[in-house]
Parts: sequence; structure tokens; C-alpha cells
Amino acid sequence: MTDLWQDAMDHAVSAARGAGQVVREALLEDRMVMVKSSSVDLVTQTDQKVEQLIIQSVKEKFPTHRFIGEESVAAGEPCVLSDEPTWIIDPIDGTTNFVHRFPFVAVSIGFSVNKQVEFGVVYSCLEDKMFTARRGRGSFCNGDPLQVSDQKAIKQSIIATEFGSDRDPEVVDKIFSSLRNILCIPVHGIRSAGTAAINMCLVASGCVEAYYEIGMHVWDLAAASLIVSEAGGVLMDVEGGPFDLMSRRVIAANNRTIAERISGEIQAYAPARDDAAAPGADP
Ligand SMILES: O=P(O)(O)OC[C@@]1(O)O[C@H](CO)[C@@H](O)[C@@H]1O
Ligand SMILES: [Mg+2]
Ligand SMILES: [Mg+2]
Repeated sequence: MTDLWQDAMDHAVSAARGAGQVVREALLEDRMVMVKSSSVDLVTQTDQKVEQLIIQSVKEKFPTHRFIGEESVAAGEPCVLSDEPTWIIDPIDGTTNFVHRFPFVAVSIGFSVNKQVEFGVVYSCLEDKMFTARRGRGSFCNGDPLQVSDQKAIKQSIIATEFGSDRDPEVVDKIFSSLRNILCIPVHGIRSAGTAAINMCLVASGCVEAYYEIGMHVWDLAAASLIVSEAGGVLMDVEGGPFDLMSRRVIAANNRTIAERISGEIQAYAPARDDAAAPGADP
């Protein structure tokens, strides 16, 4: 049977590796920092340049494919996940880390058809770790198979989360309330890589038992969601229902028991969905 998407996945790996080289070179220069939704939601010309390089390279090979790119959406492109083959791109996940030279910076490229992720590529470009997954064919890091942690007890676990870029005191109170509840289970520790994609690859690698967050976007999650599930992990909404790529809410865990326990401790809220502005979106 013809393997429809292997050529596209091979291109994604090559594009992510090339983008990582651009990121590493940019780290040697001064970076002009701009802001988006708030004074702590950063973007640089490197984010924009890398996204355009990836999108242009894909358009040359797959001219009918669609795109959801973080910086294209920021510039006004619609954020619509259709049934069409769609490349879901975060050119730099961890821009704040990139600006501060904190060494966790990822290029994330997900690919969906019929709203289902067919492959995911996350390149941690300062670690030179290429995380990949193809639906139904497992997850890998630099070609080595990945498997989530076999830890069953949350009290023997490390949990990853992030603080996001929303500084609204009411939102911050919810974030810290959830954090306190989970820390006081107690768990062994809480960790933040500063990038959702790498946090989720740490779940897939068995380095942390779970990651949860409210507020990130589809481009942070798409590729890594498949890397987690193909490593034997589970994905869930923060209130325990099914994971929804466009909801800006996720629990990614090594097993359902730990995911459900985390869900029970989170003070949930619902940010505006990524597809909220899409034509025909539910109000
Ligand atoms: O804007 P970026 O760098 O692409 O992504 C922002 C981000 O790093 O910030 C959040 C942590 O607060 C993560 O969920 C997300 O991955
Ligand atoms: Mg991101
Ligand atoms: Mg980004």
C-alpha cells in the first residue's frame, strides 16, 4: 500500500533540522525582541523567519496543503483545522528561553489530515534531539524508541507544567491554586522546561510522569501530542474529558490514573479556543 505521508514526514524532519540551525546561529547574534498578547509574550524576527522558511519549503513540495503557523496566525491568518492536510507549525517553542539563552528551544511541526495528527516532529535544537512520531508506528528520539514512565503512583512522580504569559491576577490565582493542590499531593517535584512541546517530549521519554497546562495553543501541542500517545501515554482535557487540540487545555500523562488525579486537582478555566474566530465557530 502506498505510504501517503512518509515523504511529507521526511520533509518535516529535514525542515525542522534546518530551522534548528537557523535558531542556533541566531543565538550568536543580538535578537530584536517584540511582544504579542502581553509584555511577556515574546516574538523575534527569528520566529518569523523560521516559520516562513518552513512554510515556503512545504509549499514547493505540497502546494495544496494548508497551514496553521503561530506567527502567521499572529499576523492575521485564520486558525482553522479542516479535514485538509494541514501543517501545524510552532517555529520556536520557547521564545522566552531563546531570548534568555535558556537551553530548551524547540521547532515543532505537526501534520493533520481529517483533524487527526498523522505525524509529529519536535526538534529540541540546543540539545540536538529530534523527536518524531508517525500515527500507529511509535515515537522516537534520534531514532531510539520512546516509552512513557511505568510509574503508577503520583506520589512517586514528577509533574511538568507552565505559568503561561497571562498575568491577569484571577488567572494567576487559578494557576497557583492548581499548582499548590498538585504539589501537596505530594509529588516528588514540579518542573517547567518553558516549552510545551519539550515538556510533552519529556513525558514521552519517561523523564516526567505528566504535563498539564491551560493557555498554550494548537501549534504548541499538535506534534508532541502524537509523540506522547505513540510512546504509550494518554491525553485528556483538564476536566477529564477527551483531549481537544483547539481547546488550549491539556493533560499528557504516562497513564490514565495519574491523568485523572491531576484533573481532580486542577482549578479549570476555559480560555478562548484557538478556532474561536474561525467562520462558523461556536460562540
Ligand atoms: O510563544 P512560544 O515560545 O512558541 O510558546 C509559548 C510557550 O513556550 O509558553 C508556554 C509556557 O508558558 C508553553 O505552553 C508554550 O509552549
Ligand atoms: Mg509555542
Ligand atoms: Mg512559538
